[in-house]
Amino acid sequence: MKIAITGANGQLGHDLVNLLSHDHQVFGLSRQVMDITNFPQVVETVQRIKPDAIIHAAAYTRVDEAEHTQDKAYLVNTYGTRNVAISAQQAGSKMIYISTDYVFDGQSSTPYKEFDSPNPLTVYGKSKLAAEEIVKNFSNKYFIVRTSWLYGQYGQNFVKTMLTLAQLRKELPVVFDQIGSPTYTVDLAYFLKDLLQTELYGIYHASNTGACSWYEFAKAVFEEAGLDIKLNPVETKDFPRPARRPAYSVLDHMAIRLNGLSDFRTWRDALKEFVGQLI
Ligand SMILES: NC(=O)C1=CN([C@@H]2O[C@H](COP(=O)(O)OP(=O)(O)OC[C@H]3O[C@@H](n4cnc5c(N)ncnc54)[C@H](O)[C@@H]3O)[C@@H](O)[C@H]2O)C=CC1
Repeated sequence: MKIAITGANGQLGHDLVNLLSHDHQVFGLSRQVMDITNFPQVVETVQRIKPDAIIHAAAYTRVDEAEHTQDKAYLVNTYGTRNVAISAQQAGSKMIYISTDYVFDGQSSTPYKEFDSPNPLTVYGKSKLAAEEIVKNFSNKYFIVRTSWLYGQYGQNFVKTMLTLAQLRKELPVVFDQIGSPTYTVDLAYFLKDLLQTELYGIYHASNTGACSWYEFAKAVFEEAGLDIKLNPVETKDFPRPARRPAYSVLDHMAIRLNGLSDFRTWRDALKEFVGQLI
């Protein structure tokens, strides 16, 4: 297959390019090659490649900054996605749009199903949800894949931040009242690779299985790394940030189950592998 990947220099994009290049003709599109906010450039690039599928992983992911730069968030996440969706449709390509658990408000106490009503709390979440609607309207061969708490080898993420902080301090405060599912970008890339081969279009929730708080996640990182760091559980209210995070954003994998696709391994198993490779 010919596969184009936006956000090719990002955490997920990088792993997607690496994985899919083994079996497919891959076009990794960084911002330098194709700025998704530039409509003529997106149309021209996609027409030239004529990919069988586009995985759209590019986004404005600075969740806190987005609260103050709304136009920028909507320009990249919403209108950028429109540009990709229209181009994908013109070229007859399948489209996978990567979305987020932050489309939910976190008031639930049970895992969110694909058809539960979104209610994003942040500009970032709203701009990503608006993009989901656009994808549904402009593409007739779409997968919307919501994931959560990504980490991997490339770029900055929670796991790397914890390991860096551990070199500077022996004691760290970490939030214990936000629950979600950490997801390894390599595992998500494998899932997307399988999904691409199908025509089982629609919305998917895709994360490593199981759930934890950021506090438990940090504890697991240090256990896997064999580091003795004292963690102090703190409440979200003691750690004010511009963007309000959902208190609970665990994703139920109903679409994976009902479509007979392979589910993810646990977040702890994935973390073990990642930290093992990192250190
Ligand atoms: N990082 C996380 O914890 C989560 C991320 N997601 C979603 O997963 C996807 C991948 O996330 P990450 O790899 O972590 O993001 P990232 O921030 O590492 O990568 C995003 C990439 O998009 C590119 N980009 C930004 N503006 C662009 C533009 N105008 N034109 C072209 N490229 C542009 C950036 O250069 C960057 O390489 C995104 O859609 C994000 O919204 C969903 C849930 C959680």
